[in-house]
Amino acid sequence: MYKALTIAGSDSGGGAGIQTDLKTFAALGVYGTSVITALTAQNTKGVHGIHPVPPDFINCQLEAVLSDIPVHAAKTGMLGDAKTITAVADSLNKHRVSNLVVDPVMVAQSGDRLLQEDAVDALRDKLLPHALVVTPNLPEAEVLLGRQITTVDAMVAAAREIRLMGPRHVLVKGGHLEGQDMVDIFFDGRTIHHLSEKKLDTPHTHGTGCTYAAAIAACLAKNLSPYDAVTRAKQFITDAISHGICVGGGYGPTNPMGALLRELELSRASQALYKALAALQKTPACANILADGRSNIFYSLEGANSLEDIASFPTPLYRCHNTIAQAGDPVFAGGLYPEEMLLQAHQKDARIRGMINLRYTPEMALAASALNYKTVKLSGDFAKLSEIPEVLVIEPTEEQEGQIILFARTPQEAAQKTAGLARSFSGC
Ligand SMILES: Nc1ncnc2c1ncn2[C@@H]1O[C@H](COP(=O)(O)OP(=O)(O)OP(=O)(O)O)[C@@H](O)[C@H]1O
Ligand SMILES: Cc1ncc(COP(=O)(O)O)c(N)n1
Repeated sequence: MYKALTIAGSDSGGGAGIQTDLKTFAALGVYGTSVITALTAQNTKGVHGIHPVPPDFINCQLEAVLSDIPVHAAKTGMLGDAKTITAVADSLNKHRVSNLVVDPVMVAQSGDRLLQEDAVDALRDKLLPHALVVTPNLPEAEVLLGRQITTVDAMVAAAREIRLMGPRHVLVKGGHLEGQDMVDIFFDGRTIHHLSEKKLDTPHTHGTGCTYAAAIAACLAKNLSPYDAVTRAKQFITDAISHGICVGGGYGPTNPMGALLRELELSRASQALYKALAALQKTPACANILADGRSNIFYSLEGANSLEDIASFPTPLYRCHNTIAQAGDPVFAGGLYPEEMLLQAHQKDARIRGMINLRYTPEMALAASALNYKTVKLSGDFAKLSEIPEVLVIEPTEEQEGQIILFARTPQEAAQKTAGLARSFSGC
């Protein structure tokens, strides 16, 4: 297994530093080891206190890890002071850790200092020359160069100059620049690359710099080239910000696990929906009770709180050679009526996670009652129903077509009920 090391501070709020680094390594499939340089008493609003770890004990941690677990890459984050920087640089040198990402953390997003002012020289002179990639944000690049950087052109010039300080590659991050495009500049000594993504409208960006640098280190550990590592990491940080977590009263953290968990949820949803489809296909009569161009199978994630948590096939089911077919793999928030009803049903009764909507005929409504399915005829607002029935009958009006909706604990159970209804309705 690929292994990486983070040398950084602990963020008690869980959003930056060691905590996000280890989550990022795990999300990218890399085994994470850690050397803690400082404990911070921190939350989403700011840093309440810093308890530095003595350099001797930082060395002790470095020796313990590196003498036993050879790592494929390492990253540094908050180092705090010049003595720590020297201890870390000496140890990385001794153990010949070559895939090193240096995130020159100086000030937290909240404005609290994380590196003593007189430690900047040590950072520049002792650590930057060992870096394969250094990742300053704009204020850090300004401190390193002693001048303001306010444009993309100035970021390009900064990347060239910072490279003269010794790192083999420089990534100047532009998250602090005004504008709708989030542009970073990557310089490999020959070519300037622009990495650009659209700005996401979210306040939950605590720990972005740490997550980004940890993702670069994880990708280097997996043998990607520095350019491929930063481009993959840029995609990773954008995803992690898009899944940012709303915790605390300040800036919530990025979510390194967000995209991965979403993929897992979609794959579980797909399995559940395909199982339900297979159950419908076993009973050919089910094709007779579909609502033309409107029937679908729906699946709700546990604890769903928006349509983004409701999956379905991307287009309605259709009859094909006497069976039922679908045209594409499941998606979340497919925009298909009546997905909102499953969301409301699940919010009212957490056991309900599957739904199928069918054609309305008065005979079908009668057949459902005859089968002893708990059936309710909708009159008024669905949201006002005190209990979710097994079968909801929506009679046609001048404005809308009628529909019969089956609710169940799983899509497969809804499909089995559909099959029961189809058999009884067709007299089989
Ligand atoms: N709102 C956003 N939408 C999309 N990408 C963003 C957003 N904010 C920051 N980023 C991206 O996140 C990465 C890190 O950003 P930034 O330049 O803010 O680093 P940083 O200051 O070290 O981070 P932080 O101090 O918040 O941990 C960059 O690639 C930046 O473009
Ligand atoms: C332990 C630690 N390390 C790094 C940061 C920087 O992250 P941010 O700039 O998002 O506050 C932090 N706040 N705390």
